[in-house]
Amino acid sequence: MLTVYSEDHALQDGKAELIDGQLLPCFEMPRRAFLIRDRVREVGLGEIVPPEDFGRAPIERVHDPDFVAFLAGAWDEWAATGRTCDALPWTWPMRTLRQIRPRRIDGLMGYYSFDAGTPITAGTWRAAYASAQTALTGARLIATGEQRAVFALCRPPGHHAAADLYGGYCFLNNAAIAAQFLIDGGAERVAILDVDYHHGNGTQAIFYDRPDVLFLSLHGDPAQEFPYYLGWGDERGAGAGEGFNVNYPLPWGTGFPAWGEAFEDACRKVAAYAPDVLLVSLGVDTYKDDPISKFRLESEDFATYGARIARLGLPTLFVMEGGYAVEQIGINVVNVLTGFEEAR
Ligand SMILES: NCCCNCCCCCC(O)(O)C(F)(F)F
Ligand SMILES: [Zn+2]
Repeated sequence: MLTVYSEDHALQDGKAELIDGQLLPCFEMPRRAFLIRDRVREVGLGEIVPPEDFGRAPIERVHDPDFVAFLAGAWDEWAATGRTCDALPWTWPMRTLRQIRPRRIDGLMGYYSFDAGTPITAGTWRAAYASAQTALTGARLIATGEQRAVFALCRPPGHHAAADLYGGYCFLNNAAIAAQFLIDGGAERVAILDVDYHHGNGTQAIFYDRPDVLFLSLHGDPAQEFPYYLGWGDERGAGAGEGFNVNYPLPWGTGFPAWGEAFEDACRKVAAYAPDVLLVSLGVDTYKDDPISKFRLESEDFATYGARIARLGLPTLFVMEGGYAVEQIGINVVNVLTGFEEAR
């Protein structure tokens, strides 16, 4: 399996995120992608290629141009105020407040974000842009038929980012951008299967009223888990998209037996939908030793579900999302991919 990977991911290297009332080192760190890349090499998964550059147009097919312009210029605006620390939002337009875009960078950050754990730094835009190009390159290789399965080693991740919203360590929704690129290239139906521990609220929101993209997500129950405010089981899509959004909220402590049952149901729904392409938002924070997550998958379970994905027999693009047990992340991610390859 071919891997698409950009070294530019390392330009996203936040100093701190707000955890339990303190500013602590970011869980979403460059070492995550380095260790995945090293494991891809170690097992000989396949060639590793840099992304092509598709420009901003495919990004703006998903994200509002004003949001993209904000992300591209946010660090400069922040630095122009004389501050050198990471740019973190600290106030948001919640209930009773108006959604009018302010001018001050601090207000703009709150306008365009939903959490205080996603630092904008000098290199954030370039890293996020390269991450989107990484997913787009994978999508193109699938669309042209050059590859049947590709691993887009994206960092920063993307599934929490919505049309004009960043958060949850995400700025541009790599999987959504790739899905839209495939639709624009002639695909009639694309399925996105999100196996990250956290609900892909951004991906859901982007395609919620559309039948041409089926979104399915297994995740920590929003009653007890980030992102809290989306991902409930009754969210089934809206309008023409009714029935094309499937959430599987699962409780803390969920292990592979229960997780696998939900996963099998999701796989059957993907098969019934018969998409032209399957995208997998691959987060491995479902692992039992993940420091911020509460499921209990073992490393071998990742190979098991990778094989099940292969048995769907679909052109498949794996898009890297989360996973914070860093010393084990390479093994868990590549287990999915080798499990897939061996069952193809
Ligand atoms: N006390 C821990 C607070 C953690 N709060 C933020 C969690 C973000 C999860 C990001 C992710 O893993 O879903 C992604 F795939 F996007 F990277
Ligand atoms: Zn996650």
